[in-house]
Amino acid sequence: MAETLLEFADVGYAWPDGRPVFSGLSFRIAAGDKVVLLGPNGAGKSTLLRLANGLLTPATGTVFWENRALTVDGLRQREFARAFRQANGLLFQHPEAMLFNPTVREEIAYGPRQLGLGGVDERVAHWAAELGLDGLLDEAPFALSGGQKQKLALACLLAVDPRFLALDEPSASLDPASVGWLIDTLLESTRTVLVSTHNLSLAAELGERALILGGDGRLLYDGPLAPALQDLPLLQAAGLAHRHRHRHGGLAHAHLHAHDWESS
Ligand SMILES: Nc1ncnc2c1ncn2[C@@H]1O[C@H](COP(=O)(O)OP(=O)(O)OP(=O)(O)O)[C@@H](O)[C@H]1O
Repeated sequence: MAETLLEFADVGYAWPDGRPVFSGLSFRIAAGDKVVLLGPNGAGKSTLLRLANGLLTPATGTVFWENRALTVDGLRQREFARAFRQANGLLFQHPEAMLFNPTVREEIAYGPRQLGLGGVDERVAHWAAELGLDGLLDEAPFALSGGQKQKLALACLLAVDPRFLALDEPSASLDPASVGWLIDTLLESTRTVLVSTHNLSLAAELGERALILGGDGRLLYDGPLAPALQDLPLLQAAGLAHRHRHRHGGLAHAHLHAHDWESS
């Protein structure tokens, strides 16, 4: 069995205003797993990804990275912090938060330079070309379109070659061709992937396993993705299916739909 890369052990988190997001969250992700994280708006998917990336610290319980507790003190240790930052990449839901360099070229080069990685120019050229940004290398990141910013943020992450990639709603601004590229790229790689999405087509193509958060922050499901996608009540609890009223002739009836998966 593959080694555990990331583990949440009885993790609870509350925002500084005291509002709890979740409590008692436990799961493990093994090296090479492709996991999709599903749940309704506000369930805590982004919060979970930030905890996995060490940007937030649990209020209770422990997040383990390669069986080592992820702590504020640990992340201040230079060697560990450097190795962790190279291995664990997070694509934010709103990628503007990640972009601050004057040009696309410098933006992609920033991570590899900070981490002292070799072949910076080659990394920039490779990932810019892969993501169709090679004509934009001298542009200012803030002047790019929403989808281009998302691609740039992805290029920045991939340029440091992380073993673990957490992607927060990556398909929100990408065109279908780019989503297809992303799925192929992730499936072809040995990277461990945790992707939060409301896009069931992306989930079905990418993931082997689903973690489903309920609206109350509890983990509703941790298991193979395919049966979860057939379970309409579970999808409804995860905000991925909803009850429609239909009128056929003089007859009105209501039934569950999972949009962009079954007939929509
Ligand atoms: N910076 C913050 N301060 C206080 N509360 C926050 C903050 N960010 C998020 N929250 C709250 O934490 C809860 C979980 O938010 P989170 O963004 O993790 O949910 P999500 O599942 O990613 O939602 P969505 O599907 O809408 O992106 C929500 O109730 C939200 O209001």
